[in-house]
Amino acid sequence: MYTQDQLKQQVAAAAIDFILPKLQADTILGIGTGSTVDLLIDALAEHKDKFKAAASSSERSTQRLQQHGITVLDLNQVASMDWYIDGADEIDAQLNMTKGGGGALTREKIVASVAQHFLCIVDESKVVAQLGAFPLPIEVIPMARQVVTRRLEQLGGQVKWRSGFVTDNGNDIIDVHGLTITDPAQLEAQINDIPGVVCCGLFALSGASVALVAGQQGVTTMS
Ligand SMILES: O=C[C@H](O)[C@H](O)[C@H](O)COP(=O)(O)O
Repeated sequence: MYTQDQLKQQVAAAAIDFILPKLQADTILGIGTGSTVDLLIDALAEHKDKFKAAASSSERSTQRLQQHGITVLDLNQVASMDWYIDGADEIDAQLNMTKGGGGALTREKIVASVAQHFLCIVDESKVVAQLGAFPLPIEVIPMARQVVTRRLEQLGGQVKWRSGFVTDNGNDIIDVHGLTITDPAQLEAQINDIPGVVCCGLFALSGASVALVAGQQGVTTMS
């Protein structure tokens, strides 16, 4: 029986196998954030001579990439990328995701938007029939925290402020419990529309292109 950490290691290794044939000297890779991505970055370091640079979605990933000697470009220097690779907190069969457990959702969504394809890497505990068991993270402007909270309560959620946590952008995170997410793209658009919301942790309007899922029987692909 593999542990969750071993499964994360296996999916990080599978992501390397997936991406290696696609790397060229001028490739810029979009890199997400989290414990699974940390393992990906460590594995990627062995191949740093096979691509040009990374675009990073957090201070945490930037630091780790740079520690390995991988060049990190400011996103303003990047016009396009083929692949963005990141983990998720939940993913469904349509490759809609919930992200932001580590609070990096906004930069993740921005960097992912520059890439043609999103490769999601998860262990099997993240695969769900319907999103919503994992509390939905939302980045908010601090002075709007209460007004956004009231709007989300009207949608049926119970809202908890991630007190003491500040995002890389200087904002707050609220986690919304108990939402029934039958139409992730519609809910993402609805939450995006609330004044004070910086970013919603639903990645449904543009979800993953491919997911690698590590389970007890090996790594499988969802696309
Ligand atoms: O803000 C964090 C990100 O959205 C992560 O991709 C997500 O929380 C999954 O992280 P982990 O690989 O640590 O489970």
